[in-house]
Amino acid sequence: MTAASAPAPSREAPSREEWIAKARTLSEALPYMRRYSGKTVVVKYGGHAMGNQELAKRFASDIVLLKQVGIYPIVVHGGGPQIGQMLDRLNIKSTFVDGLRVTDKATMEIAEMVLSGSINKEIVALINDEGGDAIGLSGKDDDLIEARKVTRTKRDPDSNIERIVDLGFVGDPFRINPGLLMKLRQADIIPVIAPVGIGEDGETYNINADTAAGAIAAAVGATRLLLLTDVAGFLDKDKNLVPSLSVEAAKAAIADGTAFGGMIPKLETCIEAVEGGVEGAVILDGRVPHAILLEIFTEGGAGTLVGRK
Ligand SMILES: Nc1ncnc2c1ncn2[C@@H]1O[C@H](COP(=O)(O)OP(=O)(O)O)[C@@H](O)[C@H]1O
Ligand SMILES: CC(=O)N[C@@H](CCC(=O)OP(=O)(O)O)C(=O)O
Repeated sequence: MTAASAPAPSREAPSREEWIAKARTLSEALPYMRRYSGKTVVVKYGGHAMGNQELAKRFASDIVLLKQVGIYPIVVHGGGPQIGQMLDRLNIKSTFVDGLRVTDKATMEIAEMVLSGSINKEIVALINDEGGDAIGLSGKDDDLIEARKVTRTKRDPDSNIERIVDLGFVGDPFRINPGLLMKLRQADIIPVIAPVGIGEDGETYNINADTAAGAIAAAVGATRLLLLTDVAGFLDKDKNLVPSLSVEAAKAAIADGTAFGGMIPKLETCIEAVEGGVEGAVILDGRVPHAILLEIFTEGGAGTLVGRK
């Protein structure tokens, strides 16, 4: 671990108004610190949210801050755009069905290399640089994420016949074995997990990172699931941010097409997490500096909260 040194105190005094605003923010955070102390928060860090170095550093320092105030963070990361860039370089075409990448053998190899390799280690290094103790894992380590092949059906608009779409090595988590995560928690280590699963047949499966994060959040009894992305949250038909959404409204948004593409697995994940016992699942704007702190430690939050009601 590289311990982050505390910034040298600035001798330039802020104005009285700035002091008051800072003090108010800190005192407002206190009840939230108490409320979340000892609780687990699963944070999904999306590939789109990773683009900017400054934001990535802030993300890592927010994760370390959560840990320092007694919250247990678990990071699950994506890397869709980064997998896409590597596939482009290798001239391998990629298609998506309902936000899921159709994954043949070659695509699986690249996806695993990018997710469990470069991206995973980059995030671990960022957190360690900010003074945390992070360790990188793939869902295959200690059989953390056991997965089964996903199939989807699609109605052909011409014939109106429903057809099975084979997505290849796309998996859905069917069992999470959280034993290792519990040991890491006791050792004060922050897990950073790549969304790759292991099948009963020993095959490797590519899992949508939102789906993996939701399954882990439910399995460890997380209080909050935060999905960091590159939009303000869930937007309605008029492109207005929806601050909170019931499970029923989230289901309706998928059914009527208000949610499409990558938003479908996000909402499905929020629904499953909440139905699986997670108190609240939030789709958060990762482009906002310190979005995680705003969500956890302030009244309003910073995205769309999917809750039971
Ligand atoms: N109703 C909606 N509100 C907001 N975004 C939506 C909606 N429906 C579809 N989307 C799309 O979902 C995308 C977020 O999913 P995705 O690209 O998979 O993000 P990430 O890589 O962060 O997981 C948005 O960029 C947007 O294009
Ligand atoms: C099956 C499937 O679609 N897997 C995703 C895994 C990465 C991911 O989900 O990354 P983001 O969160 O950045 O989109 C993929 O191959 O892109």
